[in-house]
Amino acid sequence: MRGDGNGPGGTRAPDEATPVISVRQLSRAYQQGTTTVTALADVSTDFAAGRFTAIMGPSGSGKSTLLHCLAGLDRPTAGEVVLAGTALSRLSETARTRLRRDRLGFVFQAFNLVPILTVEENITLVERLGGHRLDHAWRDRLVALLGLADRLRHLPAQLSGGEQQRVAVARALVHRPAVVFADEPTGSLDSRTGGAVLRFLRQAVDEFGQTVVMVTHDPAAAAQADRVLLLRDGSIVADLATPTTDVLLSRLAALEAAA
Ligand SMILES: Nc1ncnc2c1ncn2[C@@H]1O[C@H](COP(=O)(O)OP(=O)(O)OP(=O)(O)O)[C@@H](O)[C@H]1O
Repeated sequence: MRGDGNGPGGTRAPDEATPVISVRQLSRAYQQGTTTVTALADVSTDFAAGRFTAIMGPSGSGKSTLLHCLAGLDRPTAGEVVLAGTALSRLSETARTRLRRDRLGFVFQAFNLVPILTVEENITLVERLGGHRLDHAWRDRLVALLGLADRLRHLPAQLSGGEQQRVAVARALVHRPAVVFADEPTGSLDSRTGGAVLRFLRQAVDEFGQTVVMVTHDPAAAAQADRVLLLRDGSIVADLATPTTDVLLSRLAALEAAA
C-alpha cells in the first residue's frame, strides 16, 4: 500500500501533509556569451514527505537544473528552496555540502561509486566522511533487501551495472536521508535490472517512508511514482497523480509536438 507503513528501521512514516521541500518562485538563468538561457522560470511547488515524485519533460526543459537546485547542488538565480526546514540560500557553501552529506542521498545514472573502495566501504562512506554513526542493523537490512550480502568485499568494477546501482541505492539510503534524489537511475540499465532498482525505490517509499525525487526520460519508470511533474521551457506544465505509462507517453508526445 502506498504512503503508509513504518519509517526506516521501524520509526513512524513521516507526515504526508508536511512538505519536506518547498520551492518558491525558483528561477535559474545561465549566461552563454551574450545570451541568457532560462533553465528554470518561476517554479513553485511542494514535495510531501514520504512520497515518490518523478520529474519528466523534453530535453533541455530544466529537469536536471530543478533537481540540482532542490538538492543544493546548484544555486538558483532567484527564489528559494526550503529543504527539511532549512532555506538553502542562507547556507554557506560548506554548510550546503554538509547538508547534502548528512540529510540527502543521491543516485546517479553513472552509479558514481568510489572505484578503490569495496561495496561495503562504498555503502558506509558517509560514516567515514562525516563521523555519522550508522545504524548497522538498518545497513544490514538494506544489504539483504538489495541482494548484496555476497558482494560486500567486491570492488565496483567486479559488479554488473545493476549490482553497482543497487550499491548506490544502499549508500543513498543508509543514513536515512530526508530526501533521496535520483537522476536517471535506470538510464544505464536494461529494463529488467532497471525495474529492480525502481521496485526497490518504490518499496523504500511504501515501507520505510522514504521521500524520493527522480528525474527520468522513461515513462515506465515515472509511472512507478505517486506524482509526475512535467516540465517545458523551465516551467511546470502538468502535475499528475499516479499517471500510467500510456498517459505519460501521450502527454510527452504532445509536449514534444508543441516545442
Ligand atoms: N551549466 C550550464 N551552462 C549553460 N546552460 C546550461 C547549463 N546547464 C543547463 N543549461 C541549459 O539550461 C537548459 C535546461 O537544461 P537542463 O539540463 O536542466 O535540462 P534537462 O531537461 O535536464 O535536459 P536533458 O533531458 O537533455 O538532460 C538547457 O537549455 C541547457 O542547455
